Amino acid sequence: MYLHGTSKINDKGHLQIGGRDATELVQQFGTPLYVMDEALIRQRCREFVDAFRASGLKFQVAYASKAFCVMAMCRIVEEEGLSLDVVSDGELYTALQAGFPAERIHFHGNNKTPYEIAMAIDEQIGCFVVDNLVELHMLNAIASEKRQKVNVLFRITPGVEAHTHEYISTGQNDSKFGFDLDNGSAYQAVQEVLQLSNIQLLGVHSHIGSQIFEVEGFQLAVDKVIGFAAKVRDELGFIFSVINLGGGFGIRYVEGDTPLPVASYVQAITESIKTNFSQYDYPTPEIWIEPGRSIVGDSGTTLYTVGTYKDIPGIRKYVAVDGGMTDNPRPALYDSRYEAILANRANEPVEEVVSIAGKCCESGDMLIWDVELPKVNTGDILAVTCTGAYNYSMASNYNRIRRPAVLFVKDGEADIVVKRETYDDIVGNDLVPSRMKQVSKTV
Ligand SMILES: Cc1ncc(COP(=O)(O)O)c(C=O)c1O
Ligand SMILES: N[C@@H](CCCC[NH3+])C(=O)O
Repeated sequence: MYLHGTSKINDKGHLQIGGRDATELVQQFGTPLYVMDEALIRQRCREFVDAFRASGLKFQVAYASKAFCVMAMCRIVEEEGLSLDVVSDGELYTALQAGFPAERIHFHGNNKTPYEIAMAIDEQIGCFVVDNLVELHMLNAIASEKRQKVNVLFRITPGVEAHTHEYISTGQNDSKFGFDLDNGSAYQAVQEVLQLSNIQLLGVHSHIGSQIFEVEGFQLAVDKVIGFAAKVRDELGFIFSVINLGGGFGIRYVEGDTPLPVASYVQAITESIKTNFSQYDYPTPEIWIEPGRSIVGDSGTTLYTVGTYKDIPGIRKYVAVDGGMTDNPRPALYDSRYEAILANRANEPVEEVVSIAGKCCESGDMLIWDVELPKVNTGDILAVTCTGAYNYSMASNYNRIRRPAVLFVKDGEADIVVKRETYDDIVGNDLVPSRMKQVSKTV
């Protein structure tokens, strides 16, 4: 079993994360429980920053907060000197509440509302990543009402297909995101923005997809971007000072996943930028990237308690846990694969192959198909690894299941950073119309 970061098996044969025995965490905090290895998150942040420093280029590493956005995470990102990419007023609000400096925030999204735009301008965020012409003109109008000039990047779709699941692949021409490069919309957008007095264009942004294991897609995107940059310089006389190459760097979820070290992705990108821009005699721009999954993904472990067990002889053994697609929708959405161990008997030999079912009323609520484990019993603690990205942030209350707590562990300390939801959280926004009988009942 591959263990990430500070995770290891301790003398009692229990999984330990951040110096804390997982079975003791469960006794104290209950299950399901998201446990985040803070040291590993910080290590990943530093790997990106160090790799860029080594390149000698000017850079910003903006953590894509959609992967996991809570106030404590924003604090870490701030402390590690990264910028932050937000994609909604909720993420922006979380960052601001955490004291994240507004000038290091970049606002993304293909349908920003006028309210979100106004809020972000009032807070003086660093940059908008503009997705389309409707947004561009709305942004200019709101900025001019407020007598502000705002920095923007244009999100372009470079026509590069990343080798990943089609739902998380975004760089191809047929995408809901961004200005198409090949059909001329990106060029038209630059022509238009140069006429707008309340917008300062910094450069362009390209994000080709997520969970990518190769560097070729990023290099191809750089090829496309430099071609575009040169055309804009030669025909419109405008120089891009920033190129943002998005996120998408893959991580190891299961055996057979072959991500590159962070430094290799960064080196491929920075080398490609240096070579391409010097070939065109173009001033080397500042490079921004937006990793999400690769910062937090492998630091997360979800702990569950095993409940029921169903053996269909000759077909399958189902082991059900007290969570499922509500805390981790990725297997249901993308056929994502995960690994698991028994946290309370982590050193015992494999005895059976079982499939891990969630507790939702949904046949598709399966967390893992066919995982090898010791003989599983009711009450065992199952640990699913690599759940730090797009798990808590995509969790739901389907079946009115309360969302789990999130715990940060580091050097033997364990701190709740998101409380487990209560029944009051579940019904807190419900209202019963006055024409119906009003009852107040405490369970
Ligand atoms: C624009 C943009 N930037 C960054 C990311 C982060 O991607 P990842 O978590 O794969 O690094 C995404 C999500 O795929 C995105 O859409
Ligand atoms: N939510 C996706 C990736 C994010 C896509 C955002 N552009 C996943 O879990 O893999």
